[in-house]
Amino acid sequence: MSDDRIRTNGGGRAPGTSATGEQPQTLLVLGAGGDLTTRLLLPGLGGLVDTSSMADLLLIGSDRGEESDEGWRSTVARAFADGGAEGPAVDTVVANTRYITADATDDHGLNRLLAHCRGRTTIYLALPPAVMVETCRALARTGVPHGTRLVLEKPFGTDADSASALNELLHGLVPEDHVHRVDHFLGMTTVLNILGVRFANRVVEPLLSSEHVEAVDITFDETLGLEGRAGFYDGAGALRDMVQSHLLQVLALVAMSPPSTLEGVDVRDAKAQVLRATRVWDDRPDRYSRRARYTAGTVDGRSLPSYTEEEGTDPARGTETLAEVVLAVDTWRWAGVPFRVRSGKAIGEPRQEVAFRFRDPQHIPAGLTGEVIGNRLRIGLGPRRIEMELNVNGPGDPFDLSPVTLETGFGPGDLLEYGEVLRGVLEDEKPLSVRGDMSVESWRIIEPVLDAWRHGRVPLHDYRAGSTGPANWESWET
Ligand SMILES: O=C1O[C@H](COP(=O)(O)O)[C@@H](O)[C@H](O)[C@H]1O
Repeated sequence: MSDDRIRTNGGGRAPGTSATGEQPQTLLVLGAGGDLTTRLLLPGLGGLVDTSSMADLLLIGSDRGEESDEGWRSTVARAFADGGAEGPAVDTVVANTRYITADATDDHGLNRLLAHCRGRTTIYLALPPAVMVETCRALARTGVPHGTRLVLEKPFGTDADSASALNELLHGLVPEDHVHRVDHFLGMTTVLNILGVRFANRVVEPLLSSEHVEAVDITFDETLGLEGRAGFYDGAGALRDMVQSHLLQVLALVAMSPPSTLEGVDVRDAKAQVLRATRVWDDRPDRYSRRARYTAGTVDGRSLPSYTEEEGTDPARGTETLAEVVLAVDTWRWAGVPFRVRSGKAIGEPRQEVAFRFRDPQHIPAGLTGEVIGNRLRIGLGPRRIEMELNVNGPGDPFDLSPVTLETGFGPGDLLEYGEVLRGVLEDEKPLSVRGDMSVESWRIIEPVLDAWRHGRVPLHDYRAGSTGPANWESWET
């Protein structure tokens, strides 16, 4: 098995061996003082160090702000504990970690940082977009140790052109194979489960095509509102924040042709083919996209102010907190099937799933009575569950149909999402990150929508926080 094959749960390494054979390695986190590092990255890393006995990992945190080694060590220890990690490997990594105050956009600061790295070096850029580009430029000037892996958080560029320019900059630094564009959805067991459900079930995969499927709904709604993230979110909105990145990656997994292996090259080629074939339905973003923004309301018993009253938002920007777009995937398998992609914040009773809506049966024998529902296969993206909605002869009259749902849940993965992502990075599992061409394609897909919205061709509606969206939105007619 080569290095970059997706490993499913339970594929942990034998205790005592390191992630990359016996080679020591350094993980240098730039942006160590940020929320992403403390809230997501470190708890995920702790679990990975624990399950993989990765005691030889040298973790270096760096940011512009002053911090002592001691202070950083307790931050790391706390975050590892939050992620449920404990044991000798965890203790060793905590004891050896250090913090270096440096400005990574500055050559001197970078050289100082790189001088502390040993073995195979992975530089994780947990930085805001503008700083990230400046840091890549600085890295291009200073150069990086041979074999360095670069890890970049989203957003990767702000449009297709800037994503291409960033790719070019990175390719001047390290080969594409050594670049990991992080999409934490690709570390979610629920998302990876799409592979198992699709490709290990004879009763599923042959049915997933335009012959049997009428529509595919990819939905990731959240009860969460802005929650203090105006600085990032107000300049992004739901379409860029969720659809351009995560949900198009999910769409690619859902629609790709079966790859012959789970090697990075096979999975990524199959996904890239889908993205290249994807466009807004009927090429009409004004007709097949919608946007809305929440007003004050109650979600899960919490009162949320209206989005525009959240601190740091600029109402004039017209940032949407709910985005929907209907996409076409022009391949033999999916031509004519609408993919309705949606993500919203502050939504009551949110759905997080991929739902395949099947066509009606060609013929129902006369004599079977009752309502026939369209079959649906739902694969949960948040809650870990799979549901199949079927028609059966119900109780009572044996010829009367009733709908039933076959449902099963499954437990969490061994690692938190960021643990899985970091494992992908440290073990070079390519399918768990986004290839450069895919990120450009994803921007290309949504640019017509952004353009239509920018020019006011699609109205910005309101919905009450805690509702399911604007009251006047009806089902898509495609
Ligand atoms: O990347 C993001 O994802 C989260 C949703 O993912 P989750 O794993 O935290 O459930 C979303 O809330 C956030 O706005 C977005 O930037």
